Amino acid sequence: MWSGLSLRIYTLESRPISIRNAHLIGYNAGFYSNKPAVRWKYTTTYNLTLRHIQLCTQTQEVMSYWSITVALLSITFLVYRHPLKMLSYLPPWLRGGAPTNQQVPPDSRGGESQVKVQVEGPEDDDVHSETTPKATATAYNTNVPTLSLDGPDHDHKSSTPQASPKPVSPPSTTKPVSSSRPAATLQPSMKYSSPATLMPPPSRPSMAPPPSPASSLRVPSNGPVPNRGIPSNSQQRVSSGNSLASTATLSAPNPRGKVLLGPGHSPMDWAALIRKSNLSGVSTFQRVTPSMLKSMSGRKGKPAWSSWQGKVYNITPYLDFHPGGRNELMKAAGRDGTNLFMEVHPWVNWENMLGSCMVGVLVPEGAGNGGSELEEMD
Ligand code: HEM
Repeated sequence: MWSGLSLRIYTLESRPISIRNAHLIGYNAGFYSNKPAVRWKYTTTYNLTLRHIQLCTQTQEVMSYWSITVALLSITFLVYRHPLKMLSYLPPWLRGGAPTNQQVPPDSRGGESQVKVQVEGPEDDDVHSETTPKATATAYNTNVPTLSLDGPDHDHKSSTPQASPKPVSPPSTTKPVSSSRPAATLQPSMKYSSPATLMPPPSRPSMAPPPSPASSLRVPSNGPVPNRGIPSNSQQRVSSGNSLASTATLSAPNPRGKVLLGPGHSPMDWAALIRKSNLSGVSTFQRVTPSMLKSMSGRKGKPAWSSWQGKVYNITPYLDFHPGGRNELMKAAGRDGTNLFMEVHPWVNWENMLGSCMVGVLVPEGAGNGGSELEEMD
C-alpha cells in the first residue's frame, strides 16, 4: 500500500517529491484545476495520501511498539537462558559490585576478594532462581577456578572442589609458601613431577677396570713384574745348573723355561727386599769404565755387575730371584746385558726391579771413578 501510493504521487508530479509534502502538492494542483476530473482525481489522491500517511503513522507506531516489545522479550529470554554470557556484554559500570578478573588486576586484589569468591561458590546451584547480579559471581568463579585453591582463610567453609586443597597438600620437604599466590597450588603437581624425587640413584661403577688386550702387555711403572709366561716367540733357555747354581734355585725347569725358585725367593720376596735396603754393594754412585765392568763378572769373589742402557747394576742379589735361573742371568754379568735382556723379555721393567741394585753409570775408559760427581748428578 505504501509503495503504490508513492508511485501515484510521483507520476502526477513528474518529479520525485518527499512523501511528507506529496499530498499538499496534489491537493493544490487539483484545487486550482479547471477540469473536474482532474480536480476530483487530485482530491482523491490527496485524501488517499492523507489516509495513507495516517495509516503509515499508525503502522510505524505499532511497529515501534512491537519492535520494542520483541527486543525486550529477546533480552529477557537471553538473560534468563544465558545469564553469564549476557553479563560479559554489559559495560563495567553496569556490573556494579561484582568485580571480575578483567576489571581488577590480580596483584591489586587482596585476600578478602578471594575469600568472597569462595563464599559465593556454593551459590552456583541457585543460578536459575537468582537475578543477574547473583549470576555474576558464578561467572567469575567459573572463569578463574584456580583462585579458590589458594585462599588463605581456612575458616570459610566451602563445598566447591576447588576449595579443598588439603588432601593434596605438598610434602613436608617442600618449601612452604606463605603467600596466597596461585603458585602454591602447583606444589602438589610438582611433588609427582619433580625429577629430583623420581630420578633413580646412579648405578655404581664397576670396581674392576675393563679388560683390554693391551693390559696384559703393559709394563708396570712401579713394583716388580709378576712371574709371567714368555710369549710363543721368546727364546727360553733351560737352567743347566752349573757351578754358580745355588740352593735357592732348582735346576728342574718348567715347560715355559722358568726355573723353580727356592723358598723365600719369589718375586714378592724380591719386591719386599728391594724396598728395605740398598743392594748395590757400594756406598756411592760409581763411574764405571768398561774394564771395571768386565772385572765384575761374579767370579773369584767379585760381585756380578751388568749394564743396561748406560747404567750399571749389581745383579748378584738378584741371581737367586731370577725366574730364568742364575745361569741365564749370569750370561749378562761383567758386560752389557741389554741385548740378552731384550731378546728374552722386553716387557720386564729392569729399572724397577733392580733400582736398589744400581751401582753407577757406564763411562768411557779412563774417565775414572768419580763418586763425588755421580752424587752431584744424582
Ligand atoms: C738383570 C736383568 C734381568 C731381570 C731383572 C730379569 C727378570 C726376569 C723376570 C721378571 C722374569 C720372569 C718373566 C715372566 O715371568 O714373565 C725373567 C725370566 C727369564 N729371564 Fe730374565 N731377567 C734379567 C736378565 C735376563 C738375562 C740377561 C737373561 C738371559 C741371558 C734372562 C733370561 C730369562 C729367562 C730364560 C727367563 C725365563 C723365561 C721367561 O719367563 O721369560 N734374563 N727374567
